[in-house]
Amino acid sequence: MTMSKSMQATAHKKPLVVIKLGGSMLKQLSDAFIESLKELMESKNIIFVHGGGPEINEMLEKLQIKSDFYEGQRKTTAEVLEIAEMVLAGKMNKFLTTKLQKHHINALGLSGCDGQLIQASFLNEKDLGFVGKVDDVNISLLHALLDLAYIPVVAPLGKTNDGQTLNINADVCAAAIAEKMQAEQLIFVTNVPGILKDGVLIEEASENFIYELIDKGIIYGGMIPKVKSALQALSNSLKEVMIVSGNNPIIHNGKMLGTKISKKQEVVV
Ligand SMILES: Nc1ncnc2c1ncn2[C@@H]1O[C@H](COP(=O)(O)OP(=O)(O)O)[C@@H](O)[C@H]1O
Ligand SMILES: CC(=O)N[C@@H](CCC(=O)OP(=O)(O)O)C(=O)O
Repeated sequence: MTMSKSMQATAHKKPLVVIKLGGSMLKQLSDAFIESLKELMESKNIIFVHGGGPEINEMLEKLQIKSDFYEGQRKTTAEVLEIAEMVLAGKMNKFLTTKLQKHHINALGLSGCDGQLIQASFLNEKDLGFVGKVDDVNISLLHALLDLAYIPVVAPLGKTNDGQTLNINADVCAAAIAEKMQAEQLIFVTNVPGILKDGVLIEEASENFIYELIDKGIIYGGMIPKVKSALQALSNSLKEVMIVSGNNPIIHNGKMLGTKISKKQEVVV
């Protein structure tokens, strides 16, 4: 795909949005959804981070390797890590870049292990094994790609100082990239319309309310890393995190539907 010099020059001037595409819906992403992303790209720079949890589960099952989760994070043995890396950096990363390219999006796939993109350390080696938290992000690399009019598509892995690869939850990875890149917005695209309580969508959720929902068990499993990393990433530049469904176009009748997470105290149920 060719890009004019003027398009390249303006790439870094657009506000940045980080979009995390969950493994829960990656395989079902509709053409309409991707076309709606293209519309968003007219006014925003976008970095994609993708998951692949269900695909990792499927591969582990085929190989009869057991794996458990703790608060939405996969307990990762050396054996599980090998499969996670294969599925995330190989299968899912190439699946998504191919799909985006089919829609003429100039996608460039890489994992957090490439170009020292994600510098990581063990989150909790004793209980979780080879699971990482993000210490730093090579933002120069991401800026360089955006300036060249590439759309980065990141698989959630990282490397320690010693060169050990770690499995990083994709929500955690996306939030860290959004924070370090001073993105304007972070969007988690998943298989539910947002945070639900008794089947009803919560349109806006503050920090206190989210912790209350976790305590009551209303937020559980894969929703936990989303909300926790969202709260951690919110800052003066990143004012809003959205959790949205991948089943509808990202902007619906001019509006983004889902749960908005902010640091504000008020709650709208
Ligand atoms: N309060 C909640 N509202 C909606 N979904 C929730 C809630 N608590 C837990 N979940 C679970 O979180 C899942 C989304 O997280 P996850 O399965 O990790 O998806 P993804 O692969 O998109 O990150 C939902 O499908 C649902 O099962
Ligand atoms: C440590 C950890 O939990 N890693 C995740 C990485 C993939 C992921 O987060 O995928 P989803 O977004 O589809 O959940 C895992 O192994 O499943």
